[in-house]
Amino acid sequence: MFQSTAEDKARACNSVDVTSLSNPTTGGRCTHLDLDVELSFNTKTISGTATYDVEIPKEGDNTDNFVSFDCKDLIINHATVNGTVSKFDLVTVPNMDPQTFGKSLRVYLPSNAAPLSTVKVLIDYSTTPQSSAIQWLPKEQTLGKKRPYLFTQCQAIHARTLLPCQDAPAIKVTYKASVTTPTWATCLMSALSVGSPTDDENGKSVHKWDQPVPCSTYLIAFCVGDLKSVDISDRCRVWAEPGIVDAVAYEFAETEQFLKIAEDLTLPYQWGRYDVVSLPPSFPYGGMENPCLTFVTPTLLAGDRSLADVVAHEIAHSWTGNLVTNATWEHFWLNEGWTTWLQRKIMARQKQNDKFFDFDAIGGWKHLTDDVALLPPDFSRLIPKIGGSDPDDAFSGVPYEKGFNLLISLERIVGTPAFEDFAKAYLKRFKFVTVTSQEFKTYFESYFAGQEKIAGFDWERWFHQPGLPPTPTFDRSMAQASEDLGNAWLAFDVGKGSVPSTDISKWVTNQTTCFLDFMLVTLESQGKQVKASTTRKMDSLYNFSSSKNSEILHRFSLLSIGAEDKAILPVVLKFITTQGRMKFVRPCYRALYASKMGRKAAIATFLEHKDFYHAIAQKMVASDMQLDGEGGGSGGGILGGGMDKREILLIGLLGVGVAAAMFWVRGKKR
Ligand SMILES: CC/C=C\C/C=C\C[C@@H](O)/C=C/C=C/C=C\[C@@H](O)CCCC(=O)O
Ligand SMILES: [Zn+2]
Repeated sequence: MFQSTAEDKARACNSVDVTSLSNPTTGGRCTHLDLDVELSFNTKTISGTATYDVEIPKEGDNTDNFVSFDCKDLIINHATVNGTVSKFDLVTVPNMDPQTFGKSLRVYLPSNAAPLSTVKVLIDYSTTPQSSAIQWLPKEQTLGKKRPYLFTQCQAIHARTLLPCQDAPAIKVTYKASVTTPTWATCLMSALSVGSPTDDENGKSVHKWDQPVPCSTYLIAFCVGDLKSVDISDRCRVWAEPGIVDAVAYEFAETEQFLKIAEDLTLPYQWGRYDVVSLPPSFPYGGMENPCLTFVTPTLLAGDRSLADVVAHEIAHSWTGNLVTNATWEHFWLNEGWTTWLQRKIMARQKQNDKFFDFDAIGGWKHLTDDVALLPPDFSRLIPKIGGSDPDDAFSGVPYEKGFNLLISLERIVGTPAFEDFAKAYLKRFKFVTVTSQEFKTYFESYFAGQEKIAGFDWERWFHQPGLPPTPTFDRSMAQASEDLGNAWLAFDVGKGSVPSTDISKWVTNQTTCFLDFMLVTLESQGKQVKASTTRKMDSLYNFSSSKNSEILHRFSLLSIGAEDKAILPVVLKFITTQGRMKFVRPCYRALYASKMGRKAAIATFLEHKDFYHAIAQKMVASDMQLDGEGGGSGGGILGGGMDKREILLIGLLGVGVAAAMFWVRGKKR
């Protein structure tokens, strides 16, 4: 039912993946996984067996006498092939830094493994507490404070720390899983639940899962904790810790409507269920499109459904990303650019307002300009040269927004109805397999063959040129009031006007974020900041510093840090220590670090709270503040900013002071 053709499989595996040590074309290619594991909160390990169906390449191609799996921070106990114990090696591969990519686990094949046959390779293994895919949260870091919790995040190349696997998006596997947990725990996976968990007399339960649609390994996910659910439609359910599950159900009540709109724009939904789990605050992303079970950050819980577009985004991935998948991480824009396009289509239909598409795209363009200014040129290409880097280091708004802009440029050339039909045809053609940028271009050109208007499209520039693409034009009517207010405040700041009187109390979130974005972009382009007296005045009128909306609080924090407004310091320090979403914590730490008032507090706060953050966020923030040597996260590097160990120690001590100040502020607010 979910099968791809032999040519498609071969085509997918032929894309050279510089981030994987697996050997699908010369040794064997995984097609199915049976996972049988037990997880222990005591030892912070997941252990058991991963058994793969492995297809041996055809005669002549099968030049390796082993199957290679990506493997990092795992302990390998033994391996069997077709039930017989097999020799295995863990090999460091030249030019593949084991700190980033791990090692190649080579399981040797018997000499009688026939070309094109399927063998069963079993690997008995255990994760280690270093496995970066898994965040083990102590009970204190949960809302209920009674039970520990764990969640995984495998994109881009962390699945190899959760299980030995061929960790390349082009290699898709179906999977079945049997997971043993303590009986108190609810276990969720990126798959369909099979039956009810069975309990034994030793305080353990076994949970069974089935994922019949072939998935890349970055989409394998677990979430285990004290969880409760609320059904919001026949195929949608939200999960969260009991204390917030009703709020989560309210926030994402539109999920079924988003799904129906998405199906109308694409193909029927292929994954059976669409559930959403709201994770603890250290989850480093807005959302993750794990099949059947989207993971989201609790920073979406604004109380008014205004940030639910992230759920529309993750729903869109059910087609663009999960069904049609980037062949390698260099073609990540095919996942994210298409998903951003589809998300904006869904939201415009949901709001019954086409102008909303352009309004949201204006915000996206701002995101793109911000990121392009920060990135090394190679990473601002639509098809970046990832080389020997961790894909996490290349992650930015570029694949999302440059990708989106490429697609709307094409849409404007061929017209919206034709482009929307093309989108459906593209999804139908590439579902269950993977696609490269070149294959996308070829498919587009053959779909619109003979139409002269597509002839001059500069694919080369879009794909490979660093920096910003041509500036797009969007309908700005929805943004007008926000930009007018931004201009009025900028004029007030330089003494050219009185305090603006616009009433924004009825504005929707996007109007407010557009207003703040407009101020931030304008100031950035002029190399200026507003005065602290201006941000104070704004706060006295709008109460932004106590906003429950993370997108508003984030932008106002950046504006106020730029203004060296000391009153924002405790607010920002609370914001970045109570949630770990990188979209918010990284810019806030960077802005504090660049400010006069906040540099030392930023370093001290990070050093004090670094264990709160997810491993990926720890690494990124440490590198943003050049702390990725001995004082910071897991990456290598130097102690930046010319600081010596005594200075770091002093800042560490300052951390105690910062903590005391925050404690005092929190106490006052209660
Ligand atoms: C060009 C970069 C190449 C590959 C990168 C692939 C994956 C990057 C890795 O860091 C994982 C990203 C996961 C993203 C998940 C969700 C995002 O949509 C969240 C966006 C930011 C947010 O809303 O918090
Ligand atoms: Zn996405």
